[in-house]
Amino acid sequence: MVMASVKSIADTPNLTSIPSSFIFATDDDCNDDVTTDDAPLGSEDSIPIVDFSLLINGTPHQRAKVVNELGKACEDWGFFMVVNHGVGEKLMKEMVEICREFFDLKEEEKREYETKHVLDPIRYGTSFNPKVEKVFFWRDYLKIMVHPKFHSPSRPTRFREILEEYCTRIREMTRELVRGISESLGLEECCLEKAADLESSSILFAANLYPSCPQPELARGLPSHSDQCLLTILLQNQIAGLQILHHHKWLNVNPIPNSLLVNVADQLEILSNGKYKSVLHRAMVNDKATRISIAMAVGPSPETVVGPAPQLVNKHTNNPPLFKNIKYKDYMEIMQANKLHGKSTLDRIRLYL
Ligand SMILES: O=C(O)CCC(=O)C(=O)O
Ligand SMILES: [Fe+2]
Repeated sequence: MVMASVKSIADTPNLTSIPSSFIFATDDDCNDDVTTDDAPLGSEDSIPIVDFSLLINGTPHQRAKVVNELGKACEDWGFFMVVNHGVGEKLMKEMVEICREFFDLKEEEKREYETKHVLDPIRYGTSFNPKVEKVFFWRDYLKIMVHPKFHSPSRPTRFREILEEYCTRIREMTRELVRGISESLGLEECCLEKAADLESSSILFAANLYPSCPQPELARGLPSHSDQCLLTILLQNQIAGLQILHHHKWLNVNPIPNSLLVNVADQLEILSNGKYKSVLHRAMVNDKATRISIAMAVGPSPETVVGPAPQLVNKHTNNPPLFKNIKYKDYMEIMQANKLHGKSTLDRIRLYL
């Protein structure tokens, strides 16, 4: 039986309640050390802001300052907003709108890309992995492998062109951020990029559609999780919903218009040997408007075996490697084939629990 998309459910005339299969028990999301009080700290404006233009065009002094800020952001937050990033405003808007058009296609047209295998290059579906889930998430997705080999659905007609350009711009920006992050770890500028073989980087484009939900307090867009890749670059329409876990509290993230949100993901936690932690985040839903977010999961090349950077570990001192080595393709497969839950994939390769 084909699972109904969330969009088709949300489009039902006069819908006042959600199907019971979408009712999310808050416990499903609780990490032991999280404060249950969901009230935001009111400090979302202190989410670090990184001025990308100073990283690439600033004086050496300005660049050093941004590198230092990047390091602090990765260590204390695992999360930052990037401004002056060079990805055009128009392109960002077009990317969001063309995704909306994709989700507006007829169900039969979208079903052409229905998920069969988790490593298929183009996948359309609902929730995260309904095969293993008891409760579904209020979210439809379109996931596309866009690098090292580029893929695109053939409809809507302009999708390919916009995606290709968006992908190029995001790659350029991410490469520079990774250089800065490498320096912030006291490594050579190109060290992380070499270790991850970013030239053949695996980039997964994931568009998320969270239709408005008549009972938002009972449903979840995505549960608390960390991302599989090195860095995730997130773009969204102006509808709030993302929360990050910061100092044991869930914080609402309301991005500055036209900024891009970046978060540390699992491969960077591994490479930095735990210094930079992949941040837990989740997506809430609302009963007012459809939210769209687009995550670019920039990771190592699929064949790269990732482990803590040798320069950052020393077996004989108090700095032993904290993670086992694992090929990125295998990591992706474990992540996509299981439940999305906290840091469960990373926990599989931790050496000290
Ligand atoms: O919708 C969001 O803001 C978050 C999306 C996300 O976490 C993901 O796609 O991994
Ligand atoms: Fe995520």
